[in-house]
Amino acid sequence: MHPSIYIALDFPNAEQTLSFVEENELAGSPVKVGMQLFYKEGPYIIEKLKERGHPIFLDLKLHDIPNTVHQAMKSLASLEIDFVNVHAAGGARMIEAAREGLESTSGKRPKLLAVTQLTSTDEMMLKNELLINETLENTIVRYAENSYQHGADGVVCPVHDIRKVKQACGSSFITMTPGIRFKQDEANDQKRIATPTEARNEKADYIVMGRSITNAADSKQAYQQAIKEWNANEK
Ligand SMILES: O=C(O)c1cc(=O)[nH]c(=O)n1[C@@H]1O[C@H](COP(=O)(O)O)[C@@H](O)[C@H]1O
Repeated sequence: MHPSIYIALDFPNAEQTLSFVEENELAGSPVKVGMQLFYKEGPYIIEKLKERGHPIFLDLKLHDIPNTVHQAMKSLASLEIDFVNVHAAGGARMIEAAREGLESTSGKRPKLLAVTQLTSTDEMMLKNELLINETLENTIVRYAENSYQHGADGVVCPVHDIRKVKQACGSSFITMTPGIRFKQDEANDQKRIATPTEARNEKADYIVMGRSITNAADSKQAYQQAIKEWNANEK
């Protein structure tokens, strides 16, 4: 296992998820639980994964009015997991409310990450659909600064933006980077992808890898490959 590599368990139910982690002997490895799995199984899947020693990033990307996010984060904090996230686009007050909700727990406080711009967003989409007339890079850095100033522990961002985010918010501000693919893999719906080696070179704190591991012919071997690439670039 590797503490910096979060495997995205984007499976339809608990049964398939738990078979996957067991068949590939992944007990104790960090995992990400997203909307697909959590909406189906709820806290049950979190308990089952915790029993197996997995650090957990619960990726529900909250984005709502501050009060709703505050109350939702109180509920999520009681799960005693490692990371949760919001969309940075929800703004300063919402991020503060998320942090306050998480702090209400008497147990371990999950770290708060803010999603800057999705790795499936490119410059064209930013301009033509989101109507943001800034570059993707400037938008991501500004969203990161706003998140940093209002209580986030870090951001979810593409590998390409890590350096600028760290320059703006400091090296201890966490960067969790999805959109990770091995060199030969398809991008699928992702627009801004990078290999584990590139993520490590750019000084990502954590990477999220889903389909390049879960859809691989040999998932165990694919996970080992990710670890190998990461360790080859030991800082
Ligand atoms: O917050 C996330 O985890 C996330 C943010 C983002 O910008 N892009 C992104 O792909 N993700 C998540 O990371 C995972 C990437 O999965 P793969 O593309 O299969 O590696 C998915 O579960 C996404 O929901």
